[in-house]
Amino acid sequence: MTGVYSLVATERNFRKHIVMAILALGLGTWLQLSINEWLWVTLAIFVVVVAEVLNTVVEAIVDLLVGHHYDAEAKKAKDVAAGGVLIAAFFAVVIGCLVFIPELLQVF
Ligand SMILES: Nc1ncnc2c1ncn2[C@@H]1O[C@H](COP(=O)(O)OP(=O)(O)OP(=O)(O)O)[C@@H](O)[C@H]1O
Repeated sequence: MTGVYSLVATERNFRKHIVMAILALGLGTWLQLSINEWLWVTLAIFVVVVAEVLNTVVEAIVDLLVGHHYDAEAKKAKDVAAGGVLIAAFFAVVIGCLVFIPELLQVF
């Protein structure tokens, strides 16, 4: 639980993703998504959360190892971890569009 608190307290991007997840859950509830649609939406949320967790772990370990010294391998590790979050976020956007756009078109 301390780790989750640390993520929320220190990672601004993680907080942004949590807000997006809460909005998606609220919209999904309002649109009364099917169980299949909920599976995809919750998968997308968890993929982003896991990517954020891994990114934070990599940042912490790299900082522990090299501190504030410039290091090409440290840069690579942090950039790849951040790239993982970007890929996960892209996956979530694709799922969000595929699930929510058809549902919203039926409402409006
Ligand atoms: N020790 C280092 N050596 C070389 N480049 C580094 C080092 N530390 C960070 N960087 C580069 O600076 C960028 C930003 O690093 P930083 O540790 O501030 O993470 P961040 O991406 O700002 O994470 P967050 O905003 O989630 O805290 C990294 O993506 C990396 O390219």
